[in-house]
Amino acid sequence: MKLLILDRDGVINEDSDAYIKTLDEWLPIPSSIAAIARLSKAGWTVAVATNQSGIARGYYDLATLESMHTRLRELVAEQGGEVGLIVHCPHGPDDGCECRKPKPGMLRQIAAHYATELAGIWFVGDTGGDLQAALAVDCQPVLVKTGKGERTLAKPLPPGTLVFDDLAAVADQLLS
Ligand SMILES: O=P(O)(O)OC[C@@H](O)[C@H]1O[C@@H](OP(=O)(O)O)[C@@H](O)[C@@H](O)[C@@H]1O
Ligand SMILES: [Mg+2]
Ligand SMILES: [Zn+2]
Repeated sequence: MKLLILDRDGVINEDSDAYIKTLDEWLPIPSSIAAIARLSKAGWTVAVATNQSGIARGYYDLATLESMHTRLRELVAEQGGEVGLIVHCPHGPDDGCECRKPKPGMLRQIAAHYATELAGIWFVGDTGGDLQAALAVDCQPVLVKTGKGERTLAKPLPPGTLVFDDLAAVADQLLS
């Protein structure tokens, strides 16, 4: 199956060092919304794997997080596309969970949901943790320069990482 897995903050929507704590702070990157719609209309399944330690930190609750994902689904649907499974890690860095990136638990959860293998599947993120999670399960690490991507690019990248300006450029490549 044509499966693409995305990080959320910094790839689909703007990120903030102060976390994305409210629906109003969730600012979609317009070209990313369009890219998801283009891909899904072309037969791609677009899933999302996102760390949301803000929940563990008490910055926002699950209902607020879900309101952001409802908005994401609405915006993509307005362009005729759809978003697949969205999985999040609600835990904090010290919780020792298996789902917080750079651990690959969320990627494995997505693969199990779609009964597919992960090898070679593109995982698009903006941080080193995203790239490490991809490598842990033989996904193709893909870095975009949006969000924290420029900061990530300033440090050595894992060998084989693909780099694109943004998710729109990733979609252009996959749809070419
Ligand atoms: O990029 P994704 O995985 O979708 O989500 C990242 C967010 O959960 C937040 O992750 C935090 O990292 P810590 O969780 O505090 O290490 C910080 O980087 C925040 O700036 C960022 O908004
Ligand atoms: Mg991110
Ligand atoms: Zn977790």
